[in-house]
Amino acid sequence: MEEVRASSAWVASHSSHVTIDSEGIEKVVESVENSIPKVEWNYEGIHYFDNGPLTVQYLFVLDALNFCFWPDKELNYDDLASGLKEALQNDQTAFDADRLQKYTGPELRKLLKWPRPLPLEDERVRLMHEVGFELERSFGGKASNIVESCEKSAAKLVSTIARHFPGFRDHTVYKGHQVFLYKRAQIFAADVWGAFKGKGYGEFSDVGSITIFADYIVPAVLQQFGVLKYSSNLDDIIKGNKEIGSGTEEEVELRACSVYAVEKMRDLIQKRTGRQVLSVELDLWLWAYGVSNPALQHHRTLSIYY
Ligand SMILES: Nc1nc2c(c(CN[C@H]3C=C[C@H](O)[C@@H]3O)cn2[C@@H]2O[C@H](COP(=O)(O)O)[C@@H](O)[C@H]2O)c(=O)[nH]1
Repeated sequence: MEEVRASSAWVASHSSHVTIDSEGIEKVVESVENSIPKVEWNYEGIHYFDNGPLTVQYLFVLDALNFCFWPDKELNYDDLASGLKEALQNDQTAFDADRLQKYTGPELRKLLKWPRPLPLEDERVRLMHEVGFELERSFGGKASNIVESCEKSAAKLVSTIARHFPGFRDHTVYKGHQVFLYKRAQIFAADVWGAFKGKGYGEFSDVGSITIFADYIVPAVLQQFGVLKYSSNLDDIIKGNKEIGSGTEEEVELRACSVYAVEKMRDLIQKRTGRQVLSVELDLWLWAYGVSNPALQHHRTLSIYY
């Protein structure tokens, strides 16, 4: 997404709490350029897949709820993905547009077999309602119709989703400059591409236009790799497990500098090896590495965007 790249670059050239270390980028690129670690989409074997439109519906509901697991120590992305998969296997109408508009918090908890309130539970059900309402109003109730309306363009899919679904409209203003990150809209496009292995609903002519997904895991991995440098104040906040406000300079710099740093890594790999590597491939490697390390200290922001 051009606006994500351009606005992340702007943040990176005006940031102070987070900076990008070009030597760190060189070191990481040197260590992987001959063999970018290939992580399979769904390497955990936790996603619903039936090669049809219901899989797209599943992925859209998944990515509508794919945010902010950290407040509950036991909860992580896998619980959401596998919980929604089981719910759909038990009842194929579970994610019909009219059903999505009616879920309550306790019903979502039951669907996921979660024994206590989910973090930001009221927001999660509000976002389910929003998805059901807009799918019904504009897309015949089917997320597969959004994908089909985008003529195999991932960028068009992301902008269509951001236009129709406020919950996916992940943008902010940083030092008077609008910054687009669109994490859940972009990861939905990448999940469709990954699940369908670039075919059928997953066939996109511009999958290279998708950037990494600015969540809370990848920034922490990039810092561990020496690609991102934190101010001592920010370092203390993260090490002290203190919360960082949504939309603060620190939060935006953590996310946008991550996007920009990986684009720089991509350019350097291309320059040194001539290989076109996708941001989505680098993202999956970085993310999988991060979640495999439970001791990883990441920033903690209460957000519905990631
Ligand atoms: N950048 C990036 N962020 C990602 C993912 C994924 C899952 N990708 C699926 C696609 C293929 C794979 O097989 C995975 O199954 C989740 N997240 C984010 O991480 C956080 C969850 O962390 P924790 O609380 O520890 O579970 C939360 O913000 C969530 O939104 C990704 O791929 N890239």
